[in-house]
Amino acid sequence: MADKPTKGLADVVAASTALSDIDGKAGRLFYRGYDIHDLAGRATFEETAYLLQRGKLPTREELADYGQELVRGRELGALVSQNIAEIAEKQKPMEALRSLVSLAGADDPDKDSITPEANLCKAARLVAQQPLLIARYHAARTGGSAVPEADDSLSIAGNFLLQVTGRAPDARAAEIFDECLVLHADHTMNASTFAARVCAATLSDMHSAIVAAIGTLKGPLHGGANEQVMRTLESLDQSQVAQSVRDKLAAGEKIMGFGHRVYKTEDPRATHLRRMSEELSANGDPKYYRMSKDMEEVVFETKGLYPNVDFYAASVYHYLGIPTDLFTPVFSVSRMSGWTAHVIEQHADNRLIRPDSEYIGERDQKWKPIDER
Ligand SMILES: CC(=O)SCCNC(=O)CCNC(=O)[C@H](O)C(C)(C)COP(=O)(O)OP(=O)(O)OC[C@H]1O[C@@H](n2cnc3c(N)ncnc32)[C@H](O)[C@@H]1OP(=O)(O)O
Ligand SMILES: O=C([O-])CC(=O)C(=O)O
Repeated sequence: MADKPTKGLADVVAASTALSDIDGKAGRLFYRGYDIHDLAGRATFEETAYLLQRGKLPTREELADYGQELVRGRELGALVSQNIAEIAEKQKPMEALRSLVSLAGADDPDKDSITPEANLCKAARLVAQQPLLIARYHAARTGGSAVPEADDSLSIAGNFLLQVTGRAPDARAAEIFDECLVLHADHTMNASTFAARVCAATLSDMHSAIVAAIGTLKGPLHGGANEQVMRTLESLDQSQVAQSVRDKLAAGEKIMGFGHRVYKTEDPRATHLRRMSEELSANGDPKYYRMSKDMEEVVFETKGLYPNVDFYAASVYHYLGIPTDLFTPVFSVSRMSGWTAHVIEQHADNRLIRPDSEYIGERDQKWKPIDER
């Protein structure tokens, strides 16, 4: 007889990883041993992706080579390019990304291989292509205007802002967005990463694992929360925030962007995102930062819950001019670096992930022919 399951696998250790580590009581997060507070505002997203996928911080030369690999790798294949317009017409952003990454798998030159070398190449291509997939999707659904050519003097973050908003970002906006990407890159055995590892552990390929991860990130209890935070902010009357949130909590509603399975104190990423939201709000539009602060205060006072990474990310992305329904896709741009690194790690020391279940159904049922039921 199997043991009782732990609902939601809370506190169950499901894998060993050298990628990231969390101290939930102290509110600390590390990527390969580096404190997120040291990386935020210092490491670029490209350096962070290299650190996760290739095991160490790159030298200048290694980073330049990796940058070239990303530039070459962002080219979209024929199958993706031919289907983007129809997908944009029929699917919402995260559904579209699920489809497009699946098609990118068919376009990938290493599609039939899961060797370590092929995985490293695919990991770089997936990181390079994700922002462009979103920009092309967005352009197609908003009338098909051409996506501006990438500017090779800009980072992935800068090019994303350029290609989605159609305007060259100012340097500080690109820096802030780059820091957002660093903050979201990896997070131990979160639901989407776990989904990717389960898929990879069957010795399936990297694109299949990433499709599983994208489908999992989409839900509002996970990455989908950042979009819901913005929808909540937009739905509230600024002068009534505290009362409205109290009413929602009293009615048993969850407030998106609060609470976390692992952190029992402030999420260290929220500290940085709050600061960025405040900085951007000083450009003449303080409303959503102030409302966020009011929400934070009342949720803590009423439920003792802290904001998670999705909460202040919402107002930051809004201030950066990113359309609200692209907030979760933005999360996927960053988390792609962590997902791909986890697939590499899983394949390097693999065993099929196949837990047990507790049977709670009927037993000893007697078969009845269909006409006697
Ligand atoms: C990138 C990320 O994935 S970060 C998380 C993004 N998700 C969200 O922001 C959605 C809102 N938050 C939540 O739903 C949860 O806090 C989760 C999913 C993040 C964590 O879930 P769990 O660890 O399973 O906690 P669970 O949902 O069981 O909550 C524990 C208790 O706190 C309450 N609670 C947790 N989060 C919230 C919230 N955001 N608003 C109100 N109450 C909450 C629950 O209602 C529950 O109360 P109860 O014991 O009285 O029933
Ligand atoms: O870790 C989790 O459960 C959710 C997550 O991905 C994150 O917070 O970044």
